[in-house]
Amino acid sequence: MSGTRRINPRRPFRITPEGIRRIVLGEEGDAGEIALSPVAMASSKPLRLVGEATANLLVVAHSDRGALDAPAREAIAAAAILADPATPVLVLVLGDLAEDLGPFGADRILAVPECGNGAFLPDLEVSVLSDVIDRFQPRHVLMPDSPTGTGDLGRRAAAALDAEIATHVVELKTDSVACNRQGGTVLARRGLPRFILLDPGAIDAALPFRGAGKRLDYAAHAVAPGLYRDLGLKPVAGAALPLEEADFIVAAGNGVRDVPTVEAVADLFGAAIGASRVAVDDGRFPKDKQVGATGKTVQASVYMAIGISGAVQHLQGIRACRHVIAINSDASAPIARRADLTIVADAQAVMQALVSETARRNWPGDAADEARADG
Ligand SMILES: Cc1cc2nc3c(=O)[nH]c(=O)nc-3n(C[C@H](O)[C@H](O)[C@H](O)COP(=O)(O)OP(=O)(O)OC[C@H]3O[C@@H](n4cnc5c(N)ncnc54)[C@H](O)[C@@H]3O)c2cc1C
Repeated sequence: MSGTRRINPRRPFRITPEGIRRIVLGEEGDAGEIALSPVAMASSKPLRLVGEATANLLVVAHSDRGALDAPAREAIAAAAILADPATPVLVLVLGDLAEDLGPFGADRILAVPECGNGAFLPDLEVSVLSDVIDRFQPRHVLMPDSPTGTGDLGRRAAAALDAEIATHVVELKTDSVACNRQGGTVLARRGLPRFILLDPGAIDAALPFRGAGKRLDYAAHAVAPGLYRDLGLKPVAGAALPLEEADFIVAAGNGVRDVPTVEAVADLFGAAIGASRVAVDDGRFPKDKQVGATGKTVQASVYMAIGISGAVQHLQGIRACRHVIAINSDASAPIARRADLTIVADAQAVMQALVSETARRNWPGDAADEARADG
């Protein structure tokens, strides 16, 4: 082991009123878990003032494994920005909720575990949403315009309630929304409708304040089965998935020449394949694989960027991705700032190591599946 002395990231520190972490010089020791938690960071932000509530703004989002994704957080931030001090931001979470939404700007939270979790329950979800709207009479309902999920629910609910709706909203002001029309050549603006469905990236989710984050009790009443039957999830080959629907994407850029090995890595993870514009323009991948401003906008849980520099136009397409893993020979490539994990190495060597190591031994997921099958 090298004797190089490194800064101990757990040294005691304090949080400034601006939410900035300042190391306390001259002190040694363990700062403890709480000091590093984002919630603790956010708790140093001022509480958005909520006087006597006279109205509500409602945000609706599906949770995934107990957490909200980036577009859902953006919708909460959008509502918090629209709200005045007498208007709490009420968040209806369809699915389990295991995180504190106060730091994202939520004042009141209703969680409905019976909904969400990948199940297709349009009747129940429209019924729950209509009931919440009936009880709380929100001035506006904000939702992420996801290809499925809340995008579908928002359109159904607006139709059921005969309410005005704006979809694919890219710009929000206190008195208007704007959407791209005619292939993005025209920005169409109108007054705020009751339902506002926001495109990913339309809003900056970072707020200078936090919400009260108070959980309210809510029990969804049963709904008679409707016309729909959920036949469950059908596994499809990752490579055949449209990029917008993929939960795991392996994407290649100009730093990758060996396309068959990219396909083998994607196959390992059951992932869809994406590409940068340079890799597409070079003819290595078809145009429908391009991710970015002039390609697809994706929202995968895991986005593996291999030999991609992370140009701003590429990053625009992956804003909503949850975890980004970069493989790049240049540690200072912009993608490293967006990535949660960067492997600084030759792309070809890492891809080959992944393929051969997985072929050599059973993948932990395979072992778990076998154990379940054995009963
Ligand atoms: C109007 C406009 C729209 C655009 N739209 C898009 C878009 O939708 N999507 C998009 O992607 N781009 C788009 N671009 C292009 C964008 O600006 C970049 O040029 C492009 O994303 C770069 O692609 P790249 O990262 O694959 O290539 P490069 O910029 O060439 O980067 C290659 C990366 O690979 C790394 N590398 C090289 N060799 C290796 C190796 N052996 N192992 C590991 N790493 C290696 C390098 O360090 C570098 O970081 C657009 C540009 C404009 C002007």
